[in-house]
Amino acid sequence: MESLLAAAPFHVAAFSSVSSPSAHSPSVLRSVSGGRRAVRCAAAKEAILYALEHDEMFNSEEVIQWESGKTINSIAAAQGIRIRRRCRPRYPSEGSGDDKAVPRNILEQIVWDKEVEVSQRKAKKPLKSVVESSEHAPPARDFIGALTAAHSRNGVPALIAEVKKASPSRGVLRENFNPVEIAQAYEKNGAACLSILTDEKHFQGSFENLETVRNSGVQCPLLCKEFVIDIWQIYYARSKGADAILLIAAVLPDLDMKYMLRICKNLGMTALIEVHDEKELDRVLRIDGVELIGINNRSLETFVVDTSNTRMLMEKRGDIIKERGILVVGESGLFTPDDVAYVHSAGVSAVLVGESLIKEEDPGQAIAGLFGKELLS
Ligand SMILES: O=P(O)(O)OC[C@@H](O)[C@@H](O)c1c[nH]c2ccccc12
Repeated sequence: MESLLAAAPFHVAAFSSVSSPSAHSPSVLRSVSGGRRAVRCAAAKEAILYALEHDEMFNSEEVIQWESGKTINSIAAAQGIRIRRRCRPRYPSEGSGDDKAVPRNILEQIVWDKEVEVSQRKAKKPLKSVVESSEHAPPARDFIGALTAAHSRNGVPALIAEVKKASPSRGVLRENFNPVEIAQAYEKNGAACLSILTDEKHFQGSFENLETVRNSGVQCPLLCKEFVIDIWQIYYARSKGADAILLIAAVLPDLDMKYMLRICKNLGMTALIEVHDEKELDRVLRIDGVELIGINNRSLETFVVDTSNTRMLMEKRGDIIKERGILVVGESGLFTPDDVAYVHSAGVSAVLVGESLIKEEDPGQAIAGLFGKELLS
């Protein structure tokens, strides 16, 4: 075992590239990178052997799972996470998985589809090669800096304008969809940052859209709007030019969140951590190094949209958020200047808007309509 671990330069390099391990790092990560500590259980050994053979790197919850013998779903459920992983068999001892399971809601369906998609993408482009590609990408731009500057320049929340063709709740939002034209129109009309949907199956987005917008000369920092379940996706987003990435608290257990946050920092990227309810917000507020939180007014489980969600959560936790210097983004369901003023008065510094802009004939001009005034770039 020791010699196998010692013969794994990629894993050692990949782990050490996530800066030095902190007290939070799972012990197997330390075992792998240090090659000294004994791996505690047979399943962990088997998983490591498998990973070495298949040139893979671990996600932190997986490591805990192997060490403790608990499933990722029971770890997540103990943290109040309702979304289950399908947990397809990855390693020989994991059995056959439950192929008859039915997703409980749309977010769970998306996550299950994402597990399949990511494993197929990884098979084509292993983590090692995506990490290398990310090292060749131009440096990440300052997402939070762009939001703060736009907020103080305009006196209204900074705009993250979303390049979104379709959604599971609304269907196709725009037939005539040219991501570069839309991105340029948003930028010209004062958007501080852009959000590019990359999920293909449910949002008709793509990583190609992200890449072409990045290469089109658009200067605004770009958020990769993805359902992240695996660190592979973060490196891939960076390799395609993303400056920030969405991490959804309803999907990611605490340890994954912490580990992914560190990977983002290491890559110079901003993590927008999305919450929908008080329990998720409290979990996220217990994590060190969180700088940007999005409060989604739409439940990704039921699609119900309620802008008072932002106000309610800010009333409850606004003080600690302010104290910590965390910036808040009000997300979803914003259609009028009154909606924007409502979430602004609740304490948000930025808003994330898709539908109300993208459905308009001229999405650029729609920005002045949404804010009740032209925004300065
Ligand atoms: O189109 P709207 O209602 O303006 O919403 C934009 C954005 O907030 C929404 O697309 C969104 C928020 N969080 C997400 C997570 C995944 C996919 C999409 C989303």
